[in-house]
Amino acid sequence: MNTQAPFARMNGLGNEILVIDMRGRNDRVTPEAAIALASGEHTHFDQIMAIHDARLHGTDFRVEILNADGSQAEACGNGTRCVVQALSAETGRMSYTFETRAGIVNAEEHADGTISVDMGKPVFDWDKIPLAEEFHDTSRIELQIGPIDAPILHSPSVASMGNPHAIFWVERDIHDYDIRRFGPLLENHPIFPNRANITIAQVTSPTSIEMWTWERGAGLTKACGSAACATAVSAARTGRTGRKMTVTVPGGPLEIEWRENDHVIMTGPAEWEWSGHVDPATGSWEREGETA
Ligand SMILES: N[C@H](CCC[C@H](N)C(=O)O)C(=O)O
Repeated sequence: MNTQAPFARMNGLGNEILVIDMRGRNDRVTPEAAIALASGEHTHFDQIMAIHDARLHGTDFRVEILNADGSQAEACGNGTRCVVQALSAETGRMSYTFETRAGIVNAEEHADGTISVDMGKPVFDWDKIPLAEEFHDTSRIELQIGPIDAPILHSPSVASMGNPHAIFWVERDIHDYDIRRFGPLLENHPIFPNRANITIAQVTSPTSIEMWTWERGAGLTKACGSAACATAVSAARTGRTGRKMTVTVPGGPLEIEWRENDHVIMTGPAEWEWSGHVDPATGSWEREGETA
């Protein structure tokens, strides 16, 4: 079998994504290949979105998501937007249904080039996020960073969009906080048995939030779509905002709507950078027109 699979280097508001076409194959992208690609001088990425043939009736494709550390993720909003753009460029079709570890995900590209992803319903039950201890109110749990009597970050909201998120609310500029120091400590905190994506968020109006995220398995990224959704629903459920808002991440704005049917719709752009071929077993790659 030809070991090389086509891939495209894309991004969703700066969230660096490799979309790898694994259709027609029965192998998969290995964690080792993901780590090799992520640490490549040119191929650095935050996530891999591997497109596989559909397994479930009513879906177009199955998508496997790997973080830069080789770990599997259940959801990736920005990566899903990149997959839709890559497929619409190939087929001309604008809407798709994917099977992911988080469940069935519907997504569509609009005439203006933006792409909406139905990220499904948020989950707030402590044991489904999951958390290691029972919390009845996951909109504010007892967790803090810094001195007991003067915590720097404390009382996060926690939620799952298929993947676990903790959101720390701040009153000052989010960049006043050293997320590179706190992020890994909180990502790996024992309260999160599956680790967690860590967001620092400032509500700037009833319809706007500014945030940035230390991602599980990828570190500090320019955008985290599922975190933007988890932050939006946590802001709405605690009365900080309405249910429709603009969430601005370092890479730009995402439009989030938590609909009455409990589904969270996220809309934003995806950009194509360049493409080539990669061995999904080893991570060796060749950029179109170049040899790695
Ligand atoms: N690091 C995340 C997966 C990617 C999420 C993010 N890039 C997005 O756009 O949703 C996790 O391990 O749960």
